[in-house]
Amino acid sequence: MRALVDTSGEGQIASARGLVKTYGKGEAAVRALDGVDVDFARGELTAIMGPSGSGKSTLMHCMAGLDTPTAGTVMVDGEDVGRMSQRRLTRLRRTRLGFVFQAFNLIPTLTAEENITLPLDIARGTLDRAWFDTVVDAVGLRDRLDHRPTELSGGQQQRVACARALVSRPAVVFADEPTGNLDSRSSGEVLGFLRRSVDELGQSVVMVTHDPTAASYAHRVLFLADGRLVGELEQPTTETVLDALRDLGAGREAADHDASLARPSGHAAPGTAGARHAAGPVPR
Ligand SMILES: Nc1ncnc2c1ncn2[C@@H]1O[C@H](COP(=O)(O)OP(=O)(O)OP(=O)(O)O)[C@@H](O)[C@H]1O
Repeated sequence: MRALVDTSGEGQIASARGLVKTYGKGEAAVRALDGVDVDFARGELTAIMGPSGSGKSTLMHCMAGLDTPTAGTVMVDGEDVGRMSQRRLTRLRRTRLGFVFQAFNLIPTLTAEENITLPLDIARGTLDRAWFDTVVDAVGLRDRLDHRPTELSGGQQQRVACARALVSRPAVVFADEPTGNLDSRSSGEVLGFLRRSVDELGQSVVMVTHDPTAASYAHRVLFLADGRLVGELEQPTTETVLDALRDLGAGREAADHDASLARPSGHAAPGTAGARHAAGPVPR
């Protein structure tokens, strides 16, 4: 099994070492990330999967400077995110990162074109017209540029959001459940574009998803459980992702079963460490 961490220090666009994120204090504290070491490869689409509450969004938010880690380091495009002032962090997010969220977050009064160029307008950046045209053609929105969001389908709106994320030619695009609000056809269009943005336009994308079919568009899938990385899959298919998730579930159930045998009856199993058993069996 390939190591989850690229110790050569080359080839990654973003990485974390010893990443810990604890929410709350005392008895109410939740350790959302429990010591994550991870590299996201340059020029790849990486999917992050795992059960609800496993820390996927927290990992993405810490990587993107949207949340502050409790401990550990985060590097993005050669910069130490943890050492940045808020001002530099805001600039990094505006100029070097792209974001796609489940809710399309388009401005209703602006046209598709104005929505796409908005981040550059805010950052007072210069629009690279040739790159804009490349991105617009890649998302297939050429004949929709004058339309406002209400005149576009959900899939078209999310493709506008993808183009907006890419218009500044960011170092990395972070996509959090980008197809969570879409039907399967629109999902396929958005995912196809995200993959093409990597294969044909040389971008790097990190995507959180619950959907094994969405994950199958990735070059690599990372699996989180209980705030830890527990496995990965290269060149995933829907079937191998489902198998890996089943292994994670099986590991969890087996551990819960073992734990419940060891406990006096009537005590609920915590349902935690079991998923770590999946680190070995996750097929690659
Ligand atoms: N702002 C917060 N305050 C307190 N706890 C939080 C906060 N954000 C996340 N958590 C907790 O941290 C853990 C990880 O949450 P996170 O949202 O990262 O999981 P996830 O894998 O993205 O879940 P889902 O698939 O349901 O979106 C959960 O137990 C969650 O309840």
